[in-house]
Amino acid sequence: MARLLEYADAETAAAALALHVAGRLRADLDSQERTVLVVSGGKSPVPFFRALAAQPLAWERLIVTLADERWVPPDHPDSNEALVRRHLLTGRAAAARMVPLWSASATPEAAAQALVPVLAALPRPFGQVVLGMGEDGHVASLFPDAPELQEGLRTAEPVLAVHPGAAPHPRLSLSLATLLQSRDLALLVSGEPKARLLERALGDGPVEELPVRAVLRQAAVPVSVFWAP
Ligand SMILES: O=C1O[C@H](COP(=O)(O)O)[C@@H](O)[C@H](O)[C@H]1O
Repeated sequence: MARLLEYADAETAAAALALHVAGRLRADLDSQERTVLVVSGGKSPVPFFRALAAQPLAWERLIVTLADERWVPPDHPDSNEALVRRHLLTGRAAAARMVPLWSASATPEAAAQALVPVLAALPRPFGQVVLGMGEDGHVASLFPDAPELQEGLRTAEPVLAVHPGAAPHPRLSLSLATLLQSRDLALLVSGEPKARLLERALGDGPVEELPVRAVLRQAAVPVSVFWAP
């Protein structure tokens, strides 16, 4: 059962999430050498990234990777990796080690194959996974209209190539099984257009309609929704 935390506005939700995530990662780093933060891209996480970058943390012991990536190189404006580098890995946070999903492979399928040993080498459980929710209910790059949706929801493989009909680029997405290999999950959602969608996502209905439900309904990992209208 997801915990719903409501804030007055997106900045306040981002600041609260940054405190939550920093506390979670600090707890890991008190008892282990390294921990992993998995973040999403898109537009919503920018204020969160800036707030988290300002948090005192042993950044040099942190590994940052992505829940999903668009099949574009890091100099492309749609790159999630570029977003993270620009807004999160700044100042002291630049000491964190970034593990990108994009590589100069010929296809997203080849990149997914190449990522298997890279992701397997990351310490588990991850310290924190931070997700967003697209306006069609996608989470990471598990899109409702993607032919690979069932695979993404069911596979034990860590990552898959996704070809969503509605999105401008093919994607790489961590599988649901991998997103759930975390001590904690947070979903950051803001803005009026997503209010009704979040209400629907928290209600009944098939996961295939709104894949974010797969995260909200699971009971294996605590999940908090940081929500602002
Ligand atoms: O394309 C993506 O969209 C979702 C949601 O993004 P937002 O711009 O609506 O916040 C994001 O979580 C995902 O990482 C990204 O690749």
